[in-house]
Amino acid sequence: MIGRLNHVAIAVRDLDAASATYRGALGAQVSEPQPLPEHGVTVVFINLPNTKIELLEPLGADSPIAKFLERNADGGMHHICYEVDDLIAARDKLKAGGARVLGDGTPKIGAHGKPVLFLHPKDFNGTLVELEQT
Ligand SMILES: CC[C@@H](C(=O)O)C(=O)SCCNC(=O)CCNC(=O)[C@H](O)C(C)(C)COP(=O)(O)OP(=O)(O)OC[C@H]1O[C@@H](n2cnc3c(N)ncnc32)[C@H](O)[C@@H]1OP(=O)(O)O
Ligand SMILES: [Co+2]
Repeated sequence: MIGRLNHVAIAVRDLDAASATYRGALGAQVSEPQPLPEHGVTVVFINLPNTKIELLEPLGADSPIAKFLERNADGGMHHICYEVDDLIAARDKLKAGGARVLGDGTPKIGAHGKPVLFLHPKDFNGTLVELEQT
């Protein structure tokens, strides 16, 4: 069911500092920051030859990454995003198998303008999974 790895997301406290590290030490091309209030984060993307890195900074009082950063003061790997051809079919199959789809199960539009859903980390080996419609 899952297809390509779309991105690996890293939660950070300071997006400018993290962007500078990727740009400077790692020689990466880093996009401009993109605030996404509906997701409670500001993101930058780093395009690699085979996938993307998504750096996430909390935005607003109810950011879903706030608690994660309280627990991980230096930041850390927050989620992994796989592409699926049919997000609704994938959601329904996962729910039928007992996996927890986060929120009310209605896809939101993600950073790439495509529908996304999240799956509970406790159901996937301690890793928060994002699914993005191709
Ligand atoms: C930019 C837009 C979009 C894109 O297009 O790419 C994005 O990526 S948006 C990214 C941010 N959005 C989200 O993360 C939405 C989904 N997340 C959530 O609904 C919540 O963050 C969560 C996963 C349900 C966690 O909720 P929270 O309240 O922060 O934590 P809990 O205390 O309830 O945690 C329960 C349990 O799970 C462990 N946990 C939490 N987050 C993670 C994580 N990222 N990776 C692995 N494990 C995680 C947490 O440690 C708790 O474990 P125990 O302590 O053992 O109970
Ligand atoms: Co993401």
